[in-house]
Amino acid sequence: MISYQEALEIISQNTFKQTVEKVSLSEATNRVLAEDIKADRALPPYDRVTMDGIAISYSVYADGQRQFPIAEIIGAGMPQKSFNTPKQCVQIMTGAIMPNGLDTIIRYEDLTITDEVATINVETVKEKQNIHFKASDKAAGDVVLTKGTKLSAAELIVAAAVGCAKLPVYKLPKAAIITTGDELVAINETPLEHQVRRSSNYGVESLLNQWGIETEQFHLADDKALMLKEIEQILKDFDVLVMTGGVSRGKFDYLPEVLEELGVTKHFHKVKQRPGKPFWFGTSDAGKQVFALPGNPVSSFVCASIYIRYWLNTSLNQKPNTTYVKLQQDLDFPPPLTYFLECKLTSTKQGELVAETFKGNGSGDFANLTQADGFITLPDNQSAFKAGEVYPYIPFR
Ligand SMILES: Nc1nc2c(c(=O)[nH]1)N[C@H]1C(S)=C(S)[C@@H](COP(=O)(O)OP(=O)(O)OC[C@H]3O[C@@H](n4cnc5c(N)ncnc54)[C@H](O)[C@@H]3O)O[C@H]1N2
Ligand code: MOO
Ligand SMILES: [Mg+2]
Repeated sequence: MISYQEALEIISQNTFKQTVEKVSLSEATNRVLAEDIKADRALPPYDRVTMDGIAISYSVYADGQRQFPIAEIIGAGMPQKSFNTPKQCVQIMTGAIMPNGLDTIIRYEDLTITDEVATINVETVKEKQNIHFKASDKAAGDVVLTKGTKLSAAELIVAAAVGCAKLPVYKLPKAAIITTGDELVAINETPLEHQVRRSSNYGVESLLNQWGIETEQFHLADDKALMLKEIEQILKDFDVLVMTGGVSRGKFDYLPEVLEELGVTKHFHKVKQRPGKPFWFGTSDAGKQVFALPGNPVSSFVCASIYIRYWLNTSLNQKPNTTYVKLQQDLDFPPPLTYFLECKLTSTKQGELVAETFKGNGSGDFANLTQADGFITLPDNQSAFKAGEVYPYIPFR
């Protein structure tokens, strides 16, 4: 059986191939940019007025003139004007292009206007104040967004400003989510006493959808011949398969043998962890990854939260920034397994993140997930954990 770290290492060596597609700006949030984006023009593209008020010539103000006859009113969106009457001013609005011949903006709050003459009431005017100068942020041709960046709201503002209506991003795989188990019925059915509704697959679907992966759901009975036939087709139609259940030691846990008979090479089966120990991971001969997650609902949820996200991130060269949190209470966990324990974070006024843990009733207790926001990762080489000790945290919210 391999360790959690070994499982991550193997997953990072079996990523999906990067291919590029173009998506519109409104579909680009959280996608990873596949090419550098350059500024088509300077940012800002002209000397941009930053306050509503008047534009003057500073040297005239420095010589002592405080009253400036108003020559004109200039708004944003008007072409640049030129003035060679430095003893006059123009009224000018935020966002307008700075006129030639004038160099300083005084805001309305610092002047009074009577009979088309502006009187400056302050002695604090600085030369070239209230102007956002052309190219002071970026020059034309500068790289404004770097290949490999995960696009957030901030990057989309930049992309829009430089005219990228469509952005080159890495394609995301299409996932089939496959549930297995004769006891499982659809959510709209009323289960008989010996049945339960399929549920954990909706958690897995939600996680994948949050990461931008499109999903389709399938359900298979515990019937080996049927599994062979159906999974063979699903392997052709999808880029990645995520299965729940059927990977442990039970007499109806057919998935490991079905997958191997279909030519899916096993990278590992079983990880030294709780929950999620029977996790099976492999790659088909066409290079598609198969995540066969243990059926217990918290187990499949933990494995998807950790491993599928890690696979997605490493496939797209995204280095996750690990969050470290403080354990709120003492804990004992003697088995030599990495323990992913449900917890909820609170931030203290001292700037610390503290994890309150919720043990629940094991990996079948999915109701326990609702009070948590992630998992604290307690290492396999330790059995006593003390309040105040710091461990990695993996969010699922
Ligand atoms: N002899 C052993 N038995 C078990 C071991 C073991 O090491 N030796 N491991 C246990 C652990 S740990 C887990 S986790 C489970 C994993 O079992 P499977 O992957 O084979 O999953 P199933 O047997 O099909 O189902 C387990 C459990 O989960 C429920 N389930 C499955 N899918 C769903 C779903 N989509 N929605 C809701 N609930 C689901 C299923 O009804 C079962 O109750 O094996 C232990 N056994
Ligand atoms: O991993 Mo099983 O996931 O402990 O119930
Ligand atoms: Mg089983």
